[in-house]
Amino acid sequence: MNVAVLGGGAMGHVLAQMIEEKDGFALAGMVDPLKGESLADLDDVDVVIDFSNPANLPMVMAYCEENKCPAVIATTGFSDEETAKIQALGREVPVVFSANYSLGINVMKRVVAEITPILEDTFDIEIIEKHHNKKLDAPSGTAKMLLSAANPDGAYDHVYGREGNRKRGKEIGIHAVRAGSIAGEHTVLYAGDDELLEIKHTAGSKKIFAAGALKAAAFAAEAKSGYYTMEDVLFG
Ligand SMILES: NC(=O)C1=CN([C@@H]2O[C@H](COP(=O)(O)OP(=O)(O)OC[C@H]3O[C@@H](n4cnc5c(N)ncnc54)[C@H](OP(=O)(O)O)[C@@H]3O)[C@@H](O)[C@H]2O)C=CC1
Ligand SMILES: O=C(O)C1=N[C@H](C(=O)O)C[C@H](O)C1
Repeated sequence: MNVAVLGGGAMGHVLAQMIEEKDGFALAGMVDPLKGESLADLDDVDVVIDFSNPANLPMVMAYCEENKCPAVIATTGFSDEETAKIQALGREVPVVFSANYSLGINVMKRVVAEITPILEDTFDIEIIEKHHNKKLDAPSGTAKMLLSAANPDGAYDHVYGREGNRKRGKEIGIHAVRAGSIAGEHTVLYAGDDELLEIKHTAGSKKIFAAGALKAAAFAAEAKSGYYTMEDVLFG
């Protein structure tokens, strides 16, 4: 399968190397738009994987629509309007979109969705994410995804960082740390009176995201047009 990698940054390089080493995959090209490169320069692409920046969404949409090419979108930091455009692209081609392509985080989402209703009346809930000091967006896409898992019906207010004390009622705080070379750490903390439960995922390296994106690419290449998440890829 010929894969075009959009993004010439840290993830683009890890993914490109993994593609070169993995049986059944070939690198159609790595595209860095800030260097004036474009997906349109590439021929014979079976799937586009985007680890870049929301500014490149118009390029992904145009290329995938015109060439009927499946897309795996891993970039984070999209606005609600841009997210709606990604979902709409699924009407034209297969699209997988996730803020986190690791197996562990997708299992953690399920755990959080299951235990939050049990604890929410008596425990305070906070989400803490930690990433390397080069990350552009905060809070992380994964932290927002975990918030949605804990709060599927939007019953909670959420607070980014915190000034002053906790409000009464339903509120989830989200805290972002940027330091060193942390590949990604996400904790959902449930704090009751005299007891603390933490559900935590730690990425040991960026390779877990690249490996997950390749699983999603294999899925997208065989799928019908539609909008899919990594949960569809992993759990059907
Ligand atoms: N879904 C997932 O599992 C994961 C998602 N990510 C997400 O993937 C994305 C890339 O991560 P990472 O590789 O670490 O980031 P980097 O900053 O290392 O790379 C980002 C890439 O996007 C390009 N870029 C940056 N700003 C712009 C802009 N304004 N317009 C066009 N291109 C731009 C950069 O160009 P240049 O090199 O020229 O600066 C670079 O090629 C991020 O959104 C990150 O959150 C990361 C890991 C896992
Ligand atoms: O920028 C990163 O590095 C990561 N970004 C994703 C996010 O914003 O959640 C996923 C992962 O945590 C690494």
